[in-house]
Formats: sequence, structure tokens, C-alpha cells
Amino acid sequence: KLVGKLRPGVEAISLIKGMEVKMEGPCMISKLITDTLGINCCVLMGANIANEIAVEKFSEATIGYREDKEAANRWAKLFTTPYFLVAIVEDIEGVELCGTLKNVVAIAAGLVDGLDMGNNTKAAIMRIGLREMRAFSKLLFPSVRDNTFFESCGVADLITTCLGGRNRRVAEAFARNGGKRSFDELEAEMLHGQKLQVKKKKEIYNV
Ligand SMILES: NC(=O)c1ccc[n+]([C@@H]2O[C@H](COP(=O)([O-])OP(=O)(O)OC[C@H]3O[C@@H](n4cnc5c(N)ncnc54)[C@H](O)[C@@H]3O)[C@@H](O)[C@H]2O)c1
Ligand SMILES: O=P(O)(O)OC[C@H](O)CO
Repeated sequence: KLVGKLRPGVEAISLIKGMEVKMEGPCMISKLITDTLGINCCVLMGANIANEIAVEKFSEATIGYREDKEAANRWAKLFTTPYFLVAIVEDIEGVELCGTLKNVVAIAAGLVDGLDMGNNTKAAIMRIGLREMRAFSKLLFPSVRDNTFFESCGVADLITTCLGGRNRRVAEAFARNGGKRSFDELEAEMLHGQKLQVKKKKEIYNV
């Protein structure tokens, strides 16, 4: 809907944690925005559960950018508040993949909770999950940097989502119901209109 309606030089930043999966492979949302609208697009990801930010509890976040550091700094200045601390990282795919893939690990964390397997097992799931996130990211984009996984978008978002995210909550309910109630049913009942963060929509995945 925005094609042809933007002034030249407009900048974008995406907070969407997901990817489009095409026949030729996955395409990050920031690239989709850049390709569709012909504009530069940064990403902002991090341990940022919305209801906590809404009441101004302290959070960190990470802005991922490609080459244009000035644009990233402008976004960081715009987003930073005393309760929202933003760092910039020149690794747009790494930042965006962290935000996307941690939602898969959160489902495993929820299943562990629902099966009452304990905190040690949950920590193991998170550790192994983080390692798999890194391996998968590098497989897709060899330029992805190890240090990105230690920013807020990496380990911190993984932790907060595995503790307090919607995927964890619904996956726990799925396991507690012995798999007898579907994810679709639990999503509709528990999320009040929000959607699970691993969702197939025709050929598109909002992970
Ligand atoms: N809520 C949070 O705490 C939070 C925090 C940080 C980032 N985010 C990110 O912000 C985005 C929106 O979150 P939300 O809480 O508003 O979620 P939401 O579930 O309330 O809304 C997501 C909407 O996107 C739609 N959607 C899903 N796949 C789509 C696709 N391929 N094309 C078009 N629409 C699609 C869904 O139908 C739904 O209406 C997500 O990517 C999420 O990861 C959310
Ligand atoms: O929407 P949640 O509750 O899974 O958490 C979303 C964010 O990705 C947390 O940073």
C-alpha cells in the first residue's frame, strides 16, 4: 500500500520479529521492506515485552543496521529514554534472526514447563537453543557475528521470552493438556486476539 507514496530519503525501522519464506529461501522482513519500498531499513529487537515497556520498566534493545551508521544512530537517539537503552550493531541479519528464532526456543521452554521438567532442563533448552540460533543464523547468513548473540536482541530476549512470552505460555498449556487441545484453540482462548509467534500464513511464516 505504501509503494510509490513515500518521499525520497525516507528511512524505515522494523520491529517485526519474523521472516518470509519463499521458494528460493528465507527473506528477512527488513529486506522485504527495502526491496518493496526502495528505502533503507534498520531493525530494532531486544528483551522488550510490550506491557512492561508500557509501564516504563527498564529495558535494553538492539538496533541492527547495514552500513549506514548515521541512520542507526539517529534511530537510537529517537528511541532512547531513561527506561529504554538502545545499542547499535552493524549486523542487521544477526539482530533480526535473534528476534525471530528465539520464538521457536520459547515453545520448547513452554513444553518443558508444562511437563514439569524443572529449571535445570529449561536452562539446558535455552543454552542449546541459543547455540542452535547462532548455527542456523550463520548457515543462512555467514556474515552474522557471534557478539550479536550477547546483545539484548540475543541472550536477553531469549531469556525474557522463555520466561514471560506468549509462545512459552501457550506451549505450557499445550503440554499440560497432553496435546489434546490444539495450538489454534489455545491461541484463541489465551491470547485475546494476539497471535502465536510461529505462524504459517499461506507460504509466509511470522516466526
Ligand atoms: N507484544 C510484544 O511484547 C512485542 C515486543 C516486541 C516486538 N514485538 C513484535 O511486534 C510484532 C507485532 O506484535 P504484536 O504483539 O502486535 O502481535 P499481534 O499478535 O497482536 O499482531 C500480529 C498481527 O500480525 C498479523 N500477521 C501475522 N503474519 C502476518 C503476515 N505474514 N502478513 C501480514 N500480517 C501478519 C497477525 O494476523 C496479527 O494481526 C511481532 O512481530 C512481534 O514479534 C512484539
Ligand atoms: O510477544 P511475546 O510475549 O512472545 O514477546 C515478544 C518479544 O519478542 C519479547 O521481546
